[in-house]
Amino acid sequence: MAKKSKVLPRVLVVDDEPDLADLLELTLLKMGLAVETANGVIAAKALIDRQHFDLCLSDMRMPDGEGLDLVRYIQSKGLDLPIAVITAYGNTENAVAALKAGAFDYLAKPVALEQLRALVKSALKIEATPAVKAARRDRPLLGDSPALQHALVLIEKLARNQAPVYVTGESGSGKERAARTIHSCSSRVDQPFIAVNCGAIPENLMESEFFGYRKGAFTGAMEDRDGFFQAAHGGTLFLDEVADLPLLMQVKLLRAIQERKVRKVGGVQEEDVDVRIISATHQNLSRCVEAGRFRQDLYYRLNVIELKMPALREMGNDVLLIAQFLVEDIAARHGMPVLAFTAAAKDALCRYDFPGNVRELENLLERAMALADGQQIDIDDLQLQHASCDKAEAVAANLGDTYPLQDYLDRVEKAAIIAALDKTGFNRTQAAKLLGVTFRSLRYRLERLGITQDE
Ligand SMILES: Nc1ncnc2c1ncn2[C@@H]1O[C@H](COP(=O)(O)OP(=O)(O)OP(=O)(O)O)[C@@H](O)[C@H]1O
Repeated sequence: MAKKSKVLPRVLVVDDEPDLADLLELTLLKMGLAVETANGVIAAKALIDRQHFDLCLSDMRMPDGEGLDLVRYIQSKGLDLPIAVITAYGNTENAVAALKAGAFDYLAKPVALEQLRALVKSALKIEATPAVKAARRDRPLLGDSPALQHALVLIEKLARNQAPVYVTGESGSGKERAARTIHSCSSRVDQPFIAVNCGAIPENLMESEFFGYRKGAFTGAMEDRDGFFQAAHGGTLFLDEVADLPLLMQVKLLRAIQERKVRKVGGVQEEDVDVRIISATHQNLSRCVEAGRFRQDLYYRLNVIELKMPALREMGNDVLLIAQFLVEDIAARHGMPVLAFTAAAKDALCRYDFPGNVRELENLLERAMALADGQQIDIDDLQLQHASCDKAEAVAANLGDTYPLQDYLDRVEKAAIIAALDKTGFNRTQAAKLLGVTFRSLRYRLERLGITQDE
């Protein structure tokens, strides 16, 4: 097998769905990569036998076999070829099986292009330049709507004090961006901003991740290590998805915040830490307190001042302003021309309800820029129809935690009803038909869930 190519990195895309294969190919080509496609496992194996590739992206289920076969084939041949698989939405079992078999990573459908790029960059070790990274990190919060301006006024005030801030808002509505803005406008700007996704840390590692550990504290602790608190000393610690912290960790966190001291795992001495805490969650934290899943004393500590980030659908024409900014940003990043929107595309953007907020808008525009073949982005390029067909998936992806079950089910029900009302122009008779429930039942549900025409 040939050595790694010194020319363009070569990617093999294996997919029997022409639309997805085209989208992947276009995206990769625009990243400056060489792309070959195969429409199934047999064709892919034949190509791998003949040519050198630097990365393989394979769909999981194809008529002539499974992506998993390909993962095993590559492993059995001992090839230096990272492979990532694309799984159906929610099919984590498949993803885990692929990872266990030696896959490098996986993507869930619908494929988010930003995630795809990140995966490809990391597989091929293509790094964004520090300047590009900094520019992305320091992006401003855009919007002229009263809802966003209200949030910006509060952010400015919060930047002048040290109070703990609790940021609420739907997924993708800019909670982390708001926390970064508070930090970068504050006196702590020259100190670190450390963002922690509390839901992503395994429970048994939490204490050492937050507070650090001493050499020898446990097997594998080869040297002293700082935790998030020490890393954020002098700066800001952003606790994202704080509702996901287990109760035991909540006690320890409360103590660290109150005492402004932490002790490393396996250590004796306490260390002073000076951090500003900003926390966020898209869950209803006071409900978590009621349900006994979140400590009330910690809730009061964190929720000194609440900053609510508006959903994109509450921001009126800001969607167009942000879309324009994003199109320019995407064009600059990929060396593409800036495309304008047709009137129909603008209209559709203003009418769409964006359950995934600005993050969804970003993904949608990445896709639209890859698909548009003229000088303009048209309504078809936005694939909003497709987006709303996949609404259940998109909504499910943004519904947050599955417990408490009743809250989760209410959110699912609400999202399905709003989608049906949207489709039928708030005609409740037609919406009830679409949902397969009686008119009376729909009316009852509208009342129970507090759905009004404004929504
Ligand atoms: N008003 C805005 N103007 C420009 N970009 C925005 C705005 N709001 C959000 N974004 C962008 O949308 C993306 C998602 O934002 P962010 O990660 O801050 O959301 P989040 O609410 O923290 O999401 P999650 O709940 O999933 O953690 C980021 O790239 C952010 O820069």
